[in-house]
Amino acid sequence: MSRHKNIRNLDLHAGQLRKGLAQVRKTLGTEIPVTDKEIQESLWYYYFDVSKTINYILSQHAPAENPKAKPQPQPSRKAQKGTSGISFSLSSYMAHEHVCASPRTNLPGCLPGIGQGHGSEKKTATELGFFRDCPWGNVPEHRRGEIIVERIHPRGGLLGGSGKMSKLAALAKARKEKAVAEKKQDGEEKASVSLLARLAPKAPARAPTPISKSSLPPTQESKQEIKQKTKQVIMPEPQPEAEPEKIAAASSQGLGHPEDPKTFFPILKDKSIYMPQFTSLLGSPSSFALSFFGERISTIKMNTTNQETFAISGAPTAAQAKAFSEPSPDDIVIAAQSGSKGLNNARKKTDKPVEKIEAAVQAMAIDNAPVKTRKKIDVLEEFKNAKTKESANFVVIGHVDAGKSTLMGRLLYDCGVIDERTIQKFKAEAEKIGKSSFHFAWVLDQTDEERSRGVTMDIATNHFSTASTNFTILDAPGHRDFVPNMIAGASQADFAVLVLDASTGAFESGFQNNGQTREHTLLARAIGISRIIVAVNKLDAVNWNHDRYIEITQQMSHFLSNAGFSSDSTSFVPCSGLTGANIVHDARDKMPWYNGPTLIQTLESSKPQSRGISSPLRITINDVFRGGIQNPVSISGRIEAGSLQVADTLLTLPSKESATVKGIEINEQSSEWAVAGHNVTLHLSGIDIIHLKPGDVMCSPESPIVPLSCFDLKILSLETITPMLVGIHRGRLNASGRVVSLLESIDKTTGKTLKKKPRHVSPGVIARIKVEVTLGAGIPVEKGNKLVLRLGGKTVAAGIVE
Ligand SMILES: Nc1nc2c(ncn2[C@@H]2O[C@H](COP(=O)(O)OP(=O)(O)OP(=O)(O)O)[C@@H](O)[C@H]2O)c(=O)[nH]1
Repeated sequence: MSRHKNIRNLDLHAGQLRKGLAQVRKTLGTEIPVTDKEIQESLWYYYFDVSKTINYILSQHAPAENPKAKPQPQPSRKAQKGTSGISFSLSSYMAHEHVCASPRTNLPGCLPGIGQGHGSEKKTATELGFFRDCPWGNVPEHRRGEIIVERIHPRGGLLGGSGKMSKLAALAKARKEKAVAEKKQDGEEKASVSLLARLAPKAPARAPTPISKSSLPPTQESKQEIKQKTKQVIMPEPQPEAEPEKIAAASSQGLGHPEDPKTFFPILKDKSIYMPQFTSLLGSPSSFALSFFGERISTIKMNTTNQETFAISGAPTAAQAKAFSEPSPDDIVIAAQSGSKGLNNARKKTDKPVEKIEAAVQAMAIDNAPVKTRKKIDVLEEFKNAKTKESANFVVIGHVDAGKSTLMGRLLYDCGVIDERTIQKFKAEAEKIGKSSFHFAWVLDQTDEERSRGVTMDIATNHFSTASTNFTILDAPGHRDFVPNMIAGASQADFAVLVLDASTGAFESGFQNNGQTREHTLLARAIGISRIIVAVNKLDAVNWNHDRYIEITQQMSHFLSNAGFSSDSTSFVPCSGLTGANIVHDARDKMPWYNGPTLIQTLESSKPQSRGISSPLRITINDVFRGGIQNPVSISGRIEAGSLQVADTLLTLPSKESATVKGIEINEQSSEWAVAGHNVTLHLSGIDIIHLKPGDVMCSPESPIVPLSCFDLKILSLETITPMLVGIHRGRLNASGRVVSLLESIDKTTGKTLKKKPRHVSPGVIARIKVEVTLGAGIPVEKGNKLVLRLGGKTVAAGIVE
């Protein structure tokens, strides 16, 4: 296609050429000895510009005025190829015109050098006569530019030379490269040293002397105060000058050596490391650095020779600590737990920047407050004599959406714990997101996710008091995905409040086989709860129908007695959480058929279980957090057995680390001692937060728990049990395990062996099985502890360690 186009063009050019030739001949006459071929070439070169062609021919054939205009030697055939574009077209054209193509080396502007060895000669365009016939070519010499033809290929190779670098040249090149590399490295080192030098204090090099607050000028004093109040980072403790083991350990971990600036920065990882020599350049980190690096720089220790030693600690927060990492449906729950509100309302997760900074500042706090001396209190005597109110914990259980949170929110509101303004605020906010009926539930459901989803996800704790008792509410989630959290709550409770939704169809759906009314009740019983209050809720939704109430109570009484709850320990209360009927105030106007106690009266009459106050101390950790600047390590949990007082030493399991009790809080009030049954917050010292996680146990070092990796369990099966993998749950403790063998099935009533080594255990059967912990060195459980076994998001059995 394109070839045809060219031919057509050549036809057109042939005509132009003939016409141009005639014009040139006519103008020049016969005096000028120029051939037709020369004229045609010139015409082609000037693209049929007749006047330029004539000028050129005249200049060529006139007597030589300009030496540069002399005909140039003919280039070789090779050289022609250098001007390929023009030469090829012209040759083609000549061929087409039956004209013998010959090189046109004498044409102006032809750059003979180009074709000869690729730029080995640098000639200016003027020298080459390139602009000779151009009007703008009459530029004075001094103002003319230079066109330098660059070499395309290096000298040598095909066009001459071997192409190899000489030894001398190679040596020079190597030297040059080395010098450049050294210069670059030098620059980098200087940059890192100058960075450290900028961080270094401008203080004199001599050893610091203790500064008394009064001796400081006012500005310095205030700075000192601010430092003390906000950071508490300087520990005037002497430190050993060199810590070779730590350095060696760090080097062996591939964290780089402190003396090597290039490997120093990778050290800033989640490890604790000391840099005694290198850190002579370093000073105390600025407030900005502290805020910026957050909890990485948790302590800064200064020794007497003014060599600061950084202990960089990247302890994972309690929220990061996961007790159970196996992928299973329960992982959702564990993730929720790790970011949960937990039992400590003070520790709320937030994404707000200000609170993040506050949390970072708290994380920088160090444990430098002295531990009080032990007062040697006779705790049991104190407890006996104390005229304190009874304390009772109850867990609120039931099927999803039965109205548990709403009922408890209303209870707190009617008791005066929550004021009218807060409820109105919740109401307005709930209306905004289309959940107006959830405003009472919001008293307990405090996380954004719970509120937007309208589902409780983790145990929410709240306190209220009556004339005789301090109550702790443990509001459990009803959704089946959060059953492990319900177990965690139930394991701390003295009794349970089972909430039933009386609305048509709702009670039935919770009560059917896979409903949580059934599962929660059985679990509560299996983990030792013997007292249960059944709140028949949402009666307003069935128009306070007495028959519906009777129907529900009959079905439930039967089920509860089968599950092992005695009739003395079971109470039924008709109510409505949303309207507040029969919770704190009676509702005789709505339910004239009921003349029994209100919910709060029923709660008051529920006596807490007897507690093993004189047994060895056992606390299951429910939550681990930083309790403030003075209390960088705090835990919350319930004392299951024994007692403790401030300055006691406790052993943590399974980490086997010991800690000292710096402070005790019961219901957010500080106390010198606590006993079994109390929900406590303990502020600890002498332990790193990484050694504590929810589900761990704290016990007295004199009678510690021996962690078990294999144990016998007497279970009530809820699903068919065979040798299989299971999740082991106890409070917040989650571990992966395996049913190794089925030892025997047992008769419920007589307790006698029904069958030895059964192949499987059917639902509802009591059996003795052997369980093994598959991950880790064992779990802190002992004889009498109640455990729950789960598989695939379902509770398969609950039982007691034998
Ligand atoms: N009519 C009526 N509705 C109620 C009553 N109590 C609660 N509700 C409604 O039931 C829905 C669920 O209430 P929640 O209190 O969140 O139920 P819950 O059992 O705590 O839910 P989960 O903890 O997520 O299982 C909400 O829309 C409440 O307004 C009641 O007494 N009467």
